Amino acid sequence: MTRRRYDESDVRSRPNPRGSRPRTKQRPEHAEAQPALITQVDRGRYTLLVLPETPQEQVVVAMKARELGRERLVCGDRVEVVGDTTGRPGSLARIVRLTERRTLLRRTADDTDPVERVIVANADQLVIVTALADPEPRTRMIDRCVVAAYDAGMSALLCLTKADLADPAELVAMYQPIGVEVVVTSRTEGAGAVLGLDEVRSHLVGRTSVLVGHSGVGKSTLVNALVPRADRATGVVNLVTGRGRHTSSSAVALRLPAHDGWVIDTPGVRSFGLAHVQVDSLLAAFGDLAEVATRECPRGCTHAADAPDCALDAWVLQGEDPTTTAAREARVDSMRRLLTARNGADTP
Ligand SMILES: Nc1nc2c(ncn2[C@@H]2O[C@H](COP(=O)(O)OP(=O)(O)OP(=O)(O)O)[C@@H](O)[C@H]2O)c(=O)[nH]1
Repeated sequence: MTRRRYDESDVRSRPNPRGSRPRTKQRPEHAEAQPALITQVDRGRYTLLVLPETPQEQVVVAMKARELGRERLVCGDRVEVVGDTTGRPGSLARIVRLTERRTLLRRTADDTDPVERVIVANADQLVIVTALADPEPRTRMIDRCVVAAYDAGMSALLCLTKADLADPAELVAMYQPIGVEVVVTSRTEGAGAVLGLDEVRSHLVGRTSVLVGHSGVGKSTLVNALVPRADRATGVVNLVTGRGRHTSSSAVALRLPAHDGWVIDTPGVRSFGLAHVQVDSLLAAFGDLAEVATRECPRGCTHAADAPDCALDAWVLQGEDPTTTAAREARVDSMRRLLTARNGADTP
């Protein structure tokens, strides 16, 4: 028996020892990519509305293309998508590009943990849903939501529910001076309808609104009334803890019935860690105060109540008449309250 000769073909060669494909820094162009809106994210699967607001609009499930790397995509993101965009059962498209975000609602896990989490992109306003009773309102929590909204470049709307159980006057007076608009809703015994809904709707027209609120405040009740097909599960408040059951799941964008805006329900978001918020971005939400502070405050001024030579104190005293002075004082006090909320923990 002759021995087979050992030759080159026996040597398994791998031209690129680090991988099976040559690497390139060039990204594919994807000229055929279609615009889409992310309406829900669930464990790496994205529900999209491809070509939104056009006759070809289509609900499609997609995954993120590798080339997007570790970039987190969230509800409200505008993206571009390729592949199977038929939306047929089992089809999977590929998100290849993220469009620049207009606003970005973020939070840190808590105030000492600097890891930022993006919650929702491109929303216009944060609707802070708070019950006037059952569970009791927590102003610290509201303040923190306002800070998160202002930092995101969004406006804030305070929606006070359960006005059939308690008077909203005190909270209304507290939030109006800081530019937070307030709407009040209630429900009468036996009647299924939510009173005050038309006013809530008038604030949502043509905008994308993110709804946040603690469990049991009536957020699902509100969402179901606004978007009748949404079918967000409503829980029952536990009489012992005052908390509701966590009946809803992940953040989802829901279109208002007349196609005149979106609401994004965020069941998992019940508080905001604010370690990422810079004093300046909070101050910027108070145009009049920011102007004074930029012009006259000493460098590195914290603008807090105990800050030496903070120009905001002098500005209050310079009010032309008692009414102006009182209004200025209320603005500065409120801004400082938010600064404190940014620094402190969320306490009941
Ligand atoms: N009295 C009164 N009860 C309300 C009102 N709105 C909602 N509720 C009740 O409050 C409870 C909680 O409402 P939900 O809509 O489930 O609250 P949620 O904020 O969505 O809570 P989760 O589902 O746990 O996130 C339910 O029993 C509702 O019927 C209101 O205006 N007045």
